Amino acid sequence: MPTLYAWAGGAEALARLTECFYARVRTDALLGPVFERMSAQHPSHVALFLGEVLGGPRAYSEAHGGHPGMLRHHLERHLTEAQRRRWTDLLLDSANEVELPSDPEFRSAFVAYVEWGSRLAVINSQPGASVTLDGPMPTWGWGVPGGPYRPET
Ligand code: HEM
Repeated sequence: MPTLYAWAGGAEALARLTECFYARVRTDALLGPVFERMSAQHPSHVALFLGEVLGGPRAYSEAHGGHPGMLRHHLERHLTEAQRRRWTDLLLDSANEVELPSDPEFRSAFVAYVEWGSRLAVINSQPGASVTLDGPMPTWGWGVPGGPYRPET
């Protein structure tokens, strides 16, 4: 059974996804100001993080502080639901633009993670939020469909 990471196209596909995504973010009226001080490496770091969650190599854990490292970037950012919704919209638009697999099985698993992670980012970003930093890196799987799309033969 392939991982979601392998099915997506691996590191190269996720790097294309985040380059496309943050290009959109930079020029977006709602999100541009939120990300105006992000580093040049931000897109590649998020690609590594997504790759690890989707079952790829432990690259973010090994070099960028793992799940606690990611969580810390969101603390006290005061993110709003409107910003979160735009973030997920632009990410899914980018998934279409860079042609991540469009089968129902992959996309439903991908959207499930994006909804989960983005909602937690908003919760964790609220003033004084109590955030558990020592939790494990989440690993997402195929969920109820159980595996990638296979056309009937
Ligand atoms: C699944 C959801 C999300 C994931 C996996 C994620 C992942 C990450 C990662 C890995 C970083 C650190 C990047 C680095 O090392 O440079 C980061 C930073 C950040 N994220 Fe997220 N994020 C998510 C959702 C969101 C949402 C919904 C927002 C805003 C609407 C957001 C806003 C930010 C901001 C403002 C930073 C810091 C940018 C800076 O360095 O100036 N994140 N995120």
